[in-house]
Amino acid sequence: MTTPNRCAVCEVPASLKCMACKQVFYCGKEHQKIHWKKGHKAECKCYEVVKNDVLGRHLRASRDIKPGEIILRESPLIYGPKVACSPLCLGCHRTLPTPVGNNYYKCSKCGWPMCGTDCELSEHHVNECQLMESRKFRAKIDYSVQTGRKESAYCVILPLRCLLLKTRKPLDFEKFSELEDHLNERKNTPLYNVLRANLVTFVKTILALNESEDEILRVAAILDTNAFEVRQTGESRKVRAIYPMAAMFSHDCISNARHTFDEKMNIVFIAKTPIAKGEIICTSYTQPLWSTIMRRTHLSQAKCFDCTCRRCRDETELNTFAGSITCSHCKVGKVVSTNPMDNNACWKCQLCPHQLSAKQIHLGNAAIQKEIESLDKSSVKAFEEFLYRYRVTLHEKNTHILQVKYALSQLYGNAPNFSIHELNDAALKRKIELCQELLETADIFDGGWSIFRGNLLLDLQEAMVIQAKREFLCGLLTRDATQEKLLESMNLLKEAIDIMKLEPDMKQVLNDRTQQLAKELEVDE
Ligand SMILES: C[S@@+](CC[C@H](N)C(=O)[O-])C[C@H]1O[C@@H](n2cnc3c(N)ncnc32)[C@H](O)[C@@H]1O
Repeated sequence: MTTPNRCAVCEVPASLKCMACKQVFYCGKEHQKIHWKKGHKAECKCYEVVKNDVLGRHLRASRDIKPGEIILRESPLIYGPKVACSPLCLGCHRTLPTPVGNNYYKCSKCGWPMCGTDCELSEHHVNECQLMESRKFRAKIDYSVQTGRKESAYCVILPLRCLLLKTRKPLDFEKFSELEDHLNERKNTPLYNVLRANLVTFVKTILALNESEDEILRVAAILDTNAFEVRQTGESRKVRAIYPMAAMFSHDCISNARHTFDEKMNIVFIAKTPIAKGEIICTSYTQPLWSTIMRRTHLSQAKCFDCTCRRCRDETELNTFAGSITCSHCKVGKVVSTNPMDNNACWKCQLCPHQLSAKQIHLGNAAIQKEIESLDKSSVKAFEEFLYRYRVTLHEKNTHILQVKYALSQLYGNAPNFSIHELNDAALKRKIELCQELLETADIFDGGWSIFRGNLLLDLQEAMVIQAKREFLCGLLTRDATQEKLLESMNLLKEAIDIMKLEPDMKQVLNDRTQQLAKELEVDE
């Protein structure tokens, strides 16, 4: 670490600042150059934390940032189980495989299920374990009852770990406490009434800690506002974690940055699009295919704010009309909200005088969403039939239609009897069309280096190679035209690799794809 206001090279008092990150000082240009070459180039931050009345603290680009550039890599301050989860080991946090015998191995001191004796001694677990043991508390849940069930008893663990930081690592606790909580907005919500009954009782009555009810609930509120869900599929780990600097990213429904996690559970933020110096660096806390009502409701309930971004303010959702339905009267116009900032505003057809109340729109949306959730998740037929049923009422870029089309783009190529090589020509063509159409939507809602685009590009690329080969074999494509299609597919793959290369679980897939395509191109030469 460099001492502030002292030259990073010779440590004399200094006033010349690195203009990009504004974090390090130099006695003069010479030492700045030396420091840059010695490693500051890699460390130099491309953001600064600033504050305004709408967003609170947020990040702003302190220099131009290129797509794909790493903005931030940060290790977790603390992590632990999600509020409700399948049984996991409190030492290594891996989901526990279904036990061979009657029940899981249990910690000899506190009774929580674990991998075995080694994990009992994990640094994540020892302190909470000692405390629970000293209060004679033993977890009494019978995990053998039902496998695959989510267990809400875990909701007390991460808040307890945060409270224990206070004495174990006071500086970390200070960093944690500086995060936004929205406690007042959360109080008296159903979730906080449950937390008052469970978490507060556990901490104050069972563990006899001195914290006040508000202090305990504030910890839960900080977690709900700031924690990231970390998925390490290869490691079978799904936890929630706090990254204090990553928590400073503000939300925008059209974001310019996204995050992933590396093997060490560091969070890594990447620029999705070019970000000019001075621009806000933002991420999305919601789903891109959701409509404005769905996104704003989620943000208001989960993060306690009303989004006013460009997409939310526009009743046409950037000309996609994602939240609109086709007018049932004139059958042509789109019915849009008269005020997208107000969920209670009425909806009007853009072409005829037809109107609907907010309640009618909300009930209609809820019924359709319920219908989607009830579809057989592995059935191409069920999803195609849904599209057919709603072909008149819902237009092609309506949120429900987009969600179903995305599901179909995944099912073609992966569902039982629909693996990519089993697809007949029509199904293959359908998969390609779906991917192309969704890529157009991704460019509007989740463009650049997004995971959404990366996955679609990979799917499209694979289907195009198979289609080109089939068309060549049955004489529909000349050798040159086939070669051209394969090269086009190679370009899609290159873009997908750029986007997905930092995703830990993707390395093998990307390697296999590249080798496979290179082979196809060789054969065809
Ligand atoms: C993870 S924190 C981000 C850091 C926070 N602004 C702070 O000062 O600590 C999430 C909170 O930031 C605020 N926020 C983020 N994006 C916002 C947006 N687009 N509009 C309004 N508030 C936003 C909300 O209060 C939200 O609950």
